[in-house]
Amino acid sequence: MKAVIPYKKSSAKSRLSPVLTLEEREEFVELMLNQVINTLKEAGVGTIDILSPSMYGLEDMTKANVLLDKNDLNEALNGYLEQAEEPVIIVMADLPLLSPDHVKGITSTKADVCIVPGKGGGTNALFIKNPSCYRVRYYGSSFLTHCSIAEETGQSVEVYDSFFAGTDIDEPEDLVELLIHGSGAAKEYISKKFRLEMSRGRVGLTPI
Ligand SMILES: Nc1nc2c(ncn2[C@@H]2O[C@H](COP(=O)(O)OP(=O)(O)OP(=O)(O)O)[C@@H](O)[C@H]2O)c(=O)[nH]1
Ligand SMILES: C[C@H](OP(=O)(O)O)C(=O)O
Repeated sequence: MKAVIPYKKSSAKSRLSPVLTLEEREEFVELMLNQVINTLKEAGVGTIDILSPSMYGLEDMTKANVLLDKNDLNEALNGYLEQAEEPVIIVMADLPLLSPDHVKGITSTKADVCIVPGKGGGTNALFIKNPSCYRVRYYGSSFLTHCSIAEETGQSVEVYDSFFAGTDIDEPEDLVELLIHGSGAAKEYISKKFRLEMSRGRVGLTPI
């Protein structure tokens, strides 16, 4: 089994632009990427590939292999799956609440495919036992699409139900979950810029 993390640092996390500058967003995604790599390593994943359109931010990467592919996210991942000869877990780089136990749980599925839904219809992690028989289609309601692709190709599916693994950091409100539940460098970075605002019905963020 091996893991692949699609990653693009350049202009990353545009949906966080209301609260973080371009430079801050690029620093932040790098911290999240490193946490995801550490999580996969702690879970015992031997091969970790980062699939990126450029070397930007990955020049000094020693903890994982860097594979360059300038194609868009779906094309790059489908090219990777086509050539894979062992089960693959695709893990997004924006999952700082993902734990080694989650990774072990996802990859010990009895199904052919195990999908971790993200908020708003996305796909946070996707474990595929027969990668040459599966194709991804991220964006839009990719969780539903990925379930359909498995069903259409006769592959059984498990949905991995987890609040933490399901929390990808896309929107400013997701930073609240990181401050409440997170640990490590990504949480520290955000906690130097924002504190939790307790006065509303739902906890929010206030710049420091
Ligand atoms: N290889 C590759 N990875 C990508 C590309 N675009 C995004 N990613 C990665 O795919 C994952 C999901 O991306 P998004 O959650 O949409 O992140 P984003 O594109 O930085 O954020 P937004 O600009 O807010 O959409 C993250 O791990 C990104 O680093 C791309 O063009 N190529
Ligand atoms: C890539 C995309 O990420 P989201 O925009 O949902 O975070 C998806 O999961 O399909």
